[in-house]
Amino acid sequence: MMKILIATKNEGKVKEFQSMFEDLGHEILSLTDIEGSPDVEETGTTFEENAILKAETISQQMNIPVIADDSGLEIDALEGKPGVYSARYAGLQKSDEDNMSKVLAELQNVPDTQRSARFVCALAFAMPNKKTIVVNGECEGKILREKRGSKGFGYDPIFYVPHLNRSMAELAKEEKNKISHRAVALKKLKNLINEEDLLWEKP
Ligand SMILES: O=c1[nH]c(=O)c2ncn([C@@H]3O[C@H](COP(=O)(O)OP(=O)(O)OP(=O)(O)O)[C@@H](O)[C@H]3O)c2[nH]1
Ligand SMILES: [Mg+2]
Repeated sequence: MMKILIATKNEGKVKEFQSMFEDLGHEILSLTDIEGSPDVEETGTTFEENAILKAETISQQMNIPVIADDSGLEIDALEGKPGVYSARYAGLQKSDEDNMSKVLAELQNVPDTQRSARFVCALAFAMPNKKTIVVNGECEGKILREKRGSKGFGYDPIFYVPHLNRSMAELAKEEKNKISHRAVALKKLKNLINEEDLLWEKP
C-alpha cells in the first residue's frame, strides 16, 4: 500500500486529512505513527512560514514527500489573535478548553456585530530536492458567546458558520470537510500536484 505523510501530531487534523483523502485509497500517516519523530519548533511569524518549516524539516529528515498544516483562528476584535499562537494561546500546556475560555473571556464585552473571525490554514508540500509548494485556505465566521456542539477539535465549538446557522462543532465531518479552511487549502493543493508526487513506499 502507498502512503502519504502529514507532518502533524494533532489527532483532529489527522482525522480530517484521512477523511479528505479517503477517495484516493491510500494510507495517511502522521508523526504519531513514526517513532522518535521530532517536535519541530514553530518559530515563524506566519502560518506559511511554520507550515514550510514543519514540512521541510520532516521531508529532509526522512527523505520522503511530506505535507504540513499550520492553522489557527484570527479574531478581528483581537487584532488577529490568537493567530499563529492558536494552539498555545492559554499557555504551552495546550488545552482546547483553556484556549476557548480565554477567547470567550476576552470577547465578553464585544457586541455581536463585532465578533467576526476566520479560520486560516497554510499547507506546505515539501519534496526531497524539489521546490516546496504552499497554499492557503480561509473560512469566515463569528465567535459565539458559549460553546455549541461536540464534533471537530480546537475552537470549533465557539466558531459559528453563518451560512449553515451552526457552530463548526455541530457540523457532520463531511460538512466541515467541504467548507473548512483546511478543505479549501487542500483542494488547491490537489489541483496543483500530481497524486503520485505524494506517495512513497517503505523501502
Ligand atoms: O476549532 C478549530 N478547528 C480547526 O479546524 C482548526 N485548525 C486549527 N485550529 C486551531 O489552531 C491550532 C493549530 O496550531 P498548529 O497548526 O500549530 O497545530 P498543532 O500544534 O495543534 O499541531 P501540529 O500540526 O503543529 O503538530 C490548533 O491546535 C487549534 O487550536 C483549529 N481549531
Ligand atoms: Mg503546532
